Amino acid sequence: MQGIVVIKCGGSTMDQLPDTFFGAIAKLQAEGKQIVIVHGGGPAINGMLDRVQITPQFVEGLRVTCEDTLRVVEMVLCGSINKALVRKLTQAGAKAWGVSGIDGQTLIAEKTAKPLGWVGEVKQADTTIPLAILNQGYVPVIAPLSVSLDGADAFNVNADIAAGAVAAALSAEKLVMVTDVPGILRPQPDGSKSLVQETSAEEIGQMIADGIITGGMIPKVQAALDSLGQGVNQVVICRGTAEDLLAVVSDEAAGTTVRMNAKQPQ
Ligand SMILES: Nc1ncnc2c1ncn2[C@@H]1O[C@H](COP(=O)(O)OP(=O)(O)O)[C@@H](O)[C@H]1O
Ligand SMILES: CC(=O)N[C@@H](CCC(=O)OP(=O)(O)O)C(=O)O
Repeated sequence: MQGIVVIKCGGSTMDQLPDTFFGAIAKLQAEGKQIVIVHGGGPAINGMLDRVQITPQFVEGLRVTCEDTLRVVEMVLCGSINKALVRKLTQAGAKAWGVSGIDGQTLIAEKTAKPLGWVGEVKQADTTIPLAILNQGYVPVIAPLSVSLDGADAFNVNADIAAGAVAAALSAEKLVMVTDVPGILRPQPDGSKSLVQETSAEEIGQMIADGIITGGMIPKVQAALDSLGQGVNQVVICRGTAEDLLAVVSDEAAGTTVRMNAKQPQ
């Protein structure tokens, strides 16, 4: 089996993902690449919460999840978003199979001690279902819901964190975090923003402290560092285009590469 590439598709960009992006995944699959998708859907959840008159609330990029919110998260992520992605991939000529972290206890979690309600902290990612789906020639498309060890409770998990846990469990060659920005951006004195091509744990800590990395980018960089610490070879945050995806898979420059340690000057 070739190396596994886990692609995290952010909700921020889900509506904008072009057909060519899904075509690129179909091409990679046809070439024998083992692709696993973990998806988010934050904006779609917000849209449905708005319809049922619940105001979304986030703390450091994580959704405060009351019981009613959890039902909406489950419905939107495991239902409409997961199936929309499977259809897009199928249309593009890929073979895709949608599941969630609840199915087969792929993501086992415990309720967080933080005041976030029904948010889970992933304790274990089981590779049985993703590998079984890959072995059948399909792309697993995983919604980031998780389940308690006894199966009784479902928990909401940020999709970046779920993708990092799945990538680590699979010892993925790459984790590609596809989002609505070209990567980590740093404000410049002239008011513009420049792309950070490479960064390290230390620099990330500083950028969070300086308020350069905020909101939804915080769980992304945390998940990136956690997965690198657990054996994922490379993590890149990039845009949801065929060009960026194919560049990352071919080891060409695209987006922001996250490293544990800063590269020593040669
Ligand atoms: N330094 C930064 N560089 C780029 N984006 C950042 C940064 N800090 C915060 N962000 C925000 O993070 C967002 C991506 O996170 P999020 O909205 O959760 O996306 P996704 O749904 O793809 O996970 C960007 O759209 C941007 O608003
Ligand atoms: C606990 C938590 O924050 N869960 C996220 C799950 C979806 C997600 O992460 O979607 P994005 O990739 O679009 O951000 C949420 O409820 O929005």
